[in-house]
Amino acid sequence: FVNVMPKTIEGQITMEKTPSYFVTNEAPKRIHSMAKDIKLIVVVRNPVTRAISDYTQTLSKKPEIPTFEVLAFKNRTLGLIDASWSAIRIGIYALHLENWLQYFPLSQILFVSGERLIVDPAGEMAKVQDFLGLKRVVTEKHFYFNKTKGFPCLKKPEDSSAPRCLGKSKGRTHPRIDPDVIHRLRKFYKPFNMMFYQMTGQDFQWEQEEGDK
Ligand SMILES: Nc1ncnc2c1ncn2[C@@H]1O[C@H](COP(=O)(O)OS(=O)(=O)O)[C@@H](OP(=O)(O)O)[C@H]1O
Repeated sequence: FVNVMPKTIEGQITMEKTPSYFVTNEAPKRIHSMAKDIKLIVVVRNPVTRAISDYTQTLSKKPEIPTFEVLAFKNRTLGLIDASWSAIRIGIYALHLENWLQYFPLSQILFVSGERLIVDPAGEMAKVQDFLGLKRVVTEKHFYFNKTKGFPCLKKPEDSSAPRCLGKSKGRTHPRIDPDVIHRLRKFYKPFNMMFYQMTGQDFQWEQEEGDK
């Protein structure tokens, strides 16, 4: 894998983005044997919203799949959540993190709040740059809030003069989910979220949120 990565010269760092590594059992061991001093960055958001976002993405590719409400439960009458459904399993962050902590100290992992990244992209980017030992080159002045998109966008990326937002597949409208199902899911995730806050020493405030977009 390292062989297919671009060569890094003095003063450069190589980055690689694969969200699924966080939930892949073999990943921590393999990555550790490749580069034990590697820095890891994980963007996490409220697992309930994450599950709905995940479902929305699948739905856009396969419109015939069952509703979220149907997929979320093993037994709806008993309120038994289907934790084996990937959209739900991925949000059990504490479980996945435990795997990584067998190989990497917490100091080598940065957790970025997906919610903060939207409301304060420059603030979260400052943390990322500090974590990577970089100067704070990306700041407030690089972002603007795009009202049509409903998200922050880049004013002027390096390679062009035009502003740039993320693509159409980012920031889709989520379908409306039965509030009882949301409530049940919030209850399901609460202990795992608490565990995750404790493990990371960060309170992501997912219990405080009113509605899940
Ligand atoms: N600036 C900006 N513009 C657009 N979207 C933004 C932005 N910042 C964060 N987000 C949130 O990113 C979510 C999509 O990211 P993903 O993790 O699904 O991306 S990836 O497919 O895994 O690469 C996407 O989730 P959805 O809203 O469910 O589509 C957004 O909420």
